[in-house]
Amino acid sequence: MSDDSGKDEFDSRSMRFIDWLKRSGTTVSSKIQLADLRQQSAGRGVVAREDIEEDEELFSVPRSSILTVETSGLPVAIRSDLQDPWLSLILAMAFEQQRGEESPWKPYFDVLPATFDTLMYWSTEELEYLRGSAVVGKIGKQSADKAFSEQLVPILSDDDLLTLFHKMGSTIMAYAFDLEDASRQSKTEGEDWEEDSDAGESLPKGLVPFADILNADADRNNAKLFYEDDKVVMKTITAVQKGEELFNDYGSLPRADVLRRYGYVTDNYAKYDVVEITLDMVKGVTKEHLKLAEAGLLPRLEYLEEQGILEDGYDVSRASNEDGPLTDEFIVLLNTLVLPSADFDKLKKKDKLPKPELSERALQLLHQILLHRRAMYPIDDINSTQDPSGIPASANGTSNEHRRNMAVQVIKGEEEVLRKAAETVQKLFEDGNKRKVGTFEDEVANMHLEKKQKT
Ligand SMILES: C[S@@+](CC[C@H](N)C(=O)[O-])C[C@H]1O[C@@H](n2cnc3c(N)ncnc32)[C@H](O)[C@@H]1O
Repeated sequence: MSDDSGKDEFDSRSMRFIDWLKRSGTTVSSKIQLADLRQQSAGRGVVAREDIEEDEELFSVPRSSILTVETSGLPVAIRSDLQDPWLSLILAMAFEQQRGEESPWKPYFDVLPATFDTLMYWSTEELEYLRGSAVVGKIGKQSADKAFSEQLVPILSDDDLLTLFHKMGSTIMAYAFDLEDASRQSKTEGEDWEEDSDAGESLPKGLVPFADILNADADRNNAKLFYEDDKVVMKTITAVQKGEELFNDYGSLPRADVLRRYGYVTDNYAKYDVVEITLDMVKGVTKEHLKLAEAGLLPRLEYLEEQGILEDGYDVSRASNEDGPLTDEFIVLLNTLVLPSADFDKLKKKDKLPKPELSERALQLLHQILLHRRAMYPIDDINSTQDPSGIPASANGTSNEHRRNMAVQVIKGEEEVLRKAAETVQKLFEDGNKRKVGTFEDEVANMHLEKKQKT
């Protein structure tokens, strides 16, 4: 996301925005100020001018200044046709943006980004840099295009609006808040509330001016938004020293999702990196490994479905994760798939599941799954500390170097997650004095070589 305006224009937009905020009833502590952080590639941010204590109010925004479907000027007849909170807010924003000077939010729109580095805006060539990562399947450009064309364009009857809808949709992704009411927030407090949670999906969304100027840092979160009846209040959750930046919490997101939603990547989200293994891949590798036909797997899959173990995909996370690299559900799935038939029948009769500790057979299957998953990344020299994408920079001059570097960080992170998981498997074999499995790196290299020879 970027704002390439000159320093004077950038500062004058910031000043007009602050004036507008204050005129509209926002109160701002004298201990903070808006800062130009473009040198750190972080756009605008908020910085402490003085030391601030924990639990101090930084600013409060009246609910009337929050841009929502209801506060916007979007005619009631139009908005009542749309149930989806995303689509409704996109339409409300597009409507206000089109009003130009007439919109009460004009000074706010002027500090919102004009361009994006979120994955929605990457060319097909740039997305190649992320080949192997499950994030490519989560961008949702086609489904967004379909929803915009079918549901929004007919309302405003103008095809050119598609670009504007994408811009608004991407702004929501990186800037909007799920708007809780005061009683709801106190109820969910301490329940590990995440913006992306299922409950959050159904909450109304809104743009909260100023609260969305705060950047995020996985290790230095020091501020949080609190919802009151008639206003929202940003407060410190730790003491902050003069000169330090104020950071909101964007959630425990893997770097692939930080890139998808926010268009940037930093190392301190590396701890949340994951690699998704689809159920389809588990089925495919199991059939190959156990020399089974689909019908042979079916009874077990049906049983696991009944037991609530079956998911579309399973995340492998960093081995350093408190819970280890694999979820209990994934371990139970693997243990069940490799059980000898008689043992599976016995277990099923007792309505039980295997323990979430990998059996030797499950370890062997897992090793194969990790190899297959690793082979999905286009990495020739997996020991290289350089660029793992295998794709030359600016292959045809249309790719963006900055985007490529971000993709490289994501792919290297995911490759590391897989390697660490494979090392854990190896260690479990050794601890149990079991037969050693091959070295992961060598096997992946062989797999790539075989693939190359075939093509
Ligand atoms: C909610 S906005 C924060 C305000 C934003 N900096 C601006 O100038 O409008 C989220 C966007 O800020 C940027 N951002 C947030 N945290 C960042 C960080 N730690 N480093 C770099 N950019 C960051 C990303 O572009 C992200 O999409």
